[in-house]
Amino acid sequence: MSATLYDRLGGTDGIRRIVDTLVDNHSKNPVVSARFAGSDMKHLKQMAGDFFITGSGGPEIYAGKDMASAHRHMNISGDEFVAVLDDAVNALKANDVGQQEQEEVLYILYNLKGQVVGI
Ligand code: HEM
Repeated sequence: MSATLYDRLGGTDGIRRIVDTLVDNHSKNPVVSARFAGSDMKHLKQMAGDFFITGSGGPEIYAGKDMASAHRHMNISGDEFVAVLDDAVNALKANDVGQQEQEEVLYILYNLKGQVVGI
């Protein structure tokens, strides 16, 4: 059997590093930074890391909100969604993730669009 995406991203330590970079990128991205101005970024890193570890086949059990509940009433735009995907690609590249794994992560995130945008 081929290795899980979790394994290929470097397991828990690798994914925590990627997600920490991703959340830091949000704070520096003018399209979305204001959205996170009042957020506890340490908590967000923890939750987003758990979410990705769970979703990629790892052992952590994500206990946060489902994506629709987490983003409801924010009225997030398509441009903001693309900006978050940009932050994700940049975080993957900065952490030397391979092309194949970058594409798999992007595909997973893109498919959450309907649970995040315009709700
Ligand atoms: C596929 C894309 C996305 C994923 C996987 C995602 C994931 C998450 C997760 C796991 C949480 C934490 C939920 C909890 O604490 O229970 C969260 C919170 C949040 N997300 Fe997203 N998100 C995405 C896109 C976006 C976009 C496009 C925006 C707006 C620019 C956004 C803004 C926020 C904000 C403001 C919070 C709340 C932070 C806080 O607790 O203060 N997210 N997201």
